[in-house]
Amino acid sequence: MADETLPEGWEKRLSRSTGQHYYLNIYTKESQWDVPDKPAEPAQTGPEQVQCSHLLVKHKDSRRPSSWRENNITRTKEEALELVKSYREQIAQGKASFAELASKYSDCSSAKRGGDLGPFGKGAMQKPFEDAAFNLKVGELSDPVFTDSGVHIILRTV
Ligand SMILES: O=C(CCc1ccccc1)N[C@H](Cc1nc2ccccc2[nH]1)C(=O)O
Repeated sequence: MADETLPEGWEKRLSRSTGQHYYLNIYTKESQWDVPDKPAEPAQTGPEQVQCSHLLVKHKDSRRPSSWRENNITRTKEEALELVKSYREQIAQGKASFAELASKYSDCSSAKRGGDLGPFGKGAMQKPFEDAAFNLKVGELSDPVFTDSGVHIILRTV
């Protein structure tokens, strides 16, 4: 067979186990047996940093069951989830702003800034929080997120 010129982003490789040729996407490192007929898709890389606000409701099993709002937090995780869902509903229905409810009800010191955490990169926040935050589009409100701190809703702002 004439040596085919491959579309941009692909390399032809030889499988040592089968002796067959395969094709490697040099961006995503994915491979395929079929000869590619279109340029390789570059890997989808997300943002380096995001900026989010959050509303945290702690519970008795939180890492630190205390906050500026309440010295000794005794609500259960289930009660915290119900509260977070009710706040999320009010925000989604436009009955209250995120910043208004976060400043009133969030058990995090960021409540003083309407829940704003400032910009952060990967590795800065607890993993469940990071995963949720980096999967939000700008302006999107998360579903309830559970971390060792408690139950959060997250608004990506930048
Ligand atoms: O860790 C902090 C401070 C977070 C903060 C970052 C940047 C600006 C302002 C506040 N507060 C914890 C509660 C808490 N746990 C969190 C976990 C993930 C993101 C924000 C969080 N907030 C607590 O008070 O127990």
